[in-house]
Amino acid sequence: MTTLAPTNTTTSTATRPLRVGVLGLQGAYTEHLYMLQRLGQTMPLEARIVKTAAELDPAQIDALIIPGGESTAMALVAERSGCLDALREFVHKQPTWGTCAGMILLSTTATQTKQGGQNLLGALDITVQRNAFGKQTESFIAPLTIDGIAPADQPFEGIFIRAPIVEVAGPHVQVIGKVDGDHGLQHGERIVAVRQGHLLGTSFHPELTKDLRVHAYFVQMVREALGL
Ligand SMILES: NC(=O)CC[C@H](N)C(=O)O
Repeated sequence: MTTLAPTNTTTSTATRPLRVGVLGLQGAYTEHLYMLQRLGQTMPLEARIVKTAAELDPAQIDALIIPGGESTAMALVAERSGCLDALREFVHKQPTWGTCAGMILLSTTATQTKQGGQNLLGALDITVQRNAFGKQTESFIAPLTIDGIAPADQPFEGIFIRAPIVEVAGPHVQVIGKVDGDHGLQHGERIVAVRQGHLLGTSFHPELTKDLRVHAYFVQMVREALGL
């Protein structure tokens, strides 16, 4: 009797789990890890914290989440630990989601920066205004409708903490979510969720809710980017 060799090896993308990294230099990274681990209970998905240039390698991880925190501090730690270039290279090619400070880092232009500016990764073609709603005390929660994620009758609980807004979205950027109403310094509709091909940006913090919908959407983006 002839035994046929399996056509799939354990290293092929068809059989191995998706590997999503969470940038663990500063900010709310463990919360993202827990969300991905919860998703991993229902699908082949492996989540890990990444901190070094060597770990920011498409041979190690398929995609990356850059968490919220403080974008100036995060960029500084990235620079000092020698992973800023690897980070820049990674996000230009591989699926990446930035939440709050992470979205600022992904952007091409930021306003209300410290004197002398701050390091940005320049991948997501948006102009963000940092701390647009005001101080920490202006933090708020608002229901959001997000295209492809949260319909109007099942809104997403948007948690905004010293959050940025997207002032200008480039021609290839899809605006997928806006917040409306009076919140701190802002009145009316403001852009708070965007997608540009392999990149996703949100001003708010889905990792601080129990709702896995944005994480599931991102994982689906990764699957599509890998052709799975
Ligand atoms: N919650 C957050 O990530 C806040 C972002 C922070 N205000 C910044 O400018 O980087």
